[in-house]
Amino acid sequence: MLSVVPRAISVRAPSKVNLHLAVGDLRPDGYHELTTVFQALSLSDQVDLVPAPALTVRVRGEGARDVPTDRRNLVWKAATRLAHRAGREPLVEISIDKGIPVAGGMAGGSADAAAALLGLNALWQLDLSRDELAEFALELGSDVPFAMHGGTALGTGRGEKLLPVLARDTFHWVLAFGKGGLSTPDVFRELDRLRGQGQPPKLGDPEKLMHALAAGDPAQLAPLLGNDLQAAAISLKPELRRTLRAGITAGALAGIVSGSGPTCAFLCADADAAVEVSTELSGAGVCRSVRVAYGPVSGARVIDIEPIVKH
Ligand SMILES: C[C@](O)(CO)[C@H](O)COP(=O)(O)OP(=O)(O)OC[C@H]1O[C@@H](n2ccc(N)nc2=O)[C@H](O)[C@@H]1O
Ligand SMILES: Nc1ncnc2c1ncn2[C@@H]1O[C@H](COP(=O)(O)OP(=O)(O)OP(=O)(O)O)[C@@H](O)[C@H]1O
Repeated sequence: MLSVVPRAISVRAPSKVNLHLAVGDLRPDGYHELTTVFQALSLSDQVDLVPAPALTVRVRGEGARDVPTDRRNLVWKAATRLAHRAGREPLVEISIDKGIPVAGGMAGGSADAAAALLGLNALWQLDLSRDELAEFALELGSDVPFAMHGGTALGTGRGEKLLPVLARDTFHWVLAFGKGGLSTPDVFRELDRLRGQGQPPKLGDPEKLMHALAAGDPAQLAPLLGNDLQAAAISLKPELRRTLRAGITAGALAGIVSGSGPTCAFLCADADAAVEVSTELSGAGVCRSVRVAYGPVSGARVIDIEPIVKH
């Protein structure tokens, strides 16, 4: 009988932007209750997995120098936990090609973790269901379940309870990467501190925003984008105010801090407008670099399998 065993697997995993990020109270477990609308964007990382004599992580691309290649890397954790569950050694080399900025509020590490879970499930032929993988995903980070899910989705709880949201057509974005990153726990802590002083006001519910998504109308969506973490990110990095202003001056419909920042995401009227905004923003000297992206795109998915055929 012929059987096909994968020799190498490549997985593409998307970044995300939170179109609506309402942060509720701090829970006893140290996390905040969220109501968020995620959108997966075309800006992505690629993760290649190949059997090896020992667990090894390599990183290249955008911000690679700032990414650990030891047990602190989320793909390392993904591999050891999945191997433990399968009762095997994590003998795999994982190579990450980063397109997503590190500590940029776009869930780059989460994307890699989702890619590793999906890729190892295939490489090791574990046959775990999406639901089983989702449990591992949440253990690795609040954004990992969405990185597997992709599309546009409403997230509650820590952000892991996901429901698909209808988004007609494609939305076009310009992303301005900040100089340096922001630590996610620091930004949540700063929001708690600001709230202790009585501000900023909390976002309402995302109902109108979901109608604008269903209508596929960027002009309707633009004024409804909102992020409770934005004030905290700006408080820690005041230069983000200038970046946000510069995007609007360059012709974007709206700009928000993405997640915990410091990346700023600008919604544009269409693909041509996004290219124009990105060109103008690149020249404004308010950020490290600029990319165009579109969404929604699918969650982490295997893009290539190199098979060995066994007789
Ligand atoms: C800001 C977002 O990107 C929005 O999607 C996420 O909430 C953050 O997701 P993440 O980076 O995967 O975060 P995790 O690794 O799960 O948590 C890092 C830290 O962020 C804070 N955190 C995170 C998620 C959440 N719902 N409440 C929190 O307060 C906690 O201090 C936590 O210890
Ligand atoms: N595979 C990985 N890629 C990037 N950073 C990683 C990875 N694994 C661990 N890290 C660590 O996690 C930290 C946060 O990185 P990440 O790029 O995931 O932040 P983020 O995009 O702001 O996260 P989020 O949007 O989910 O809050 C980095 O500073 C790095 O030390």
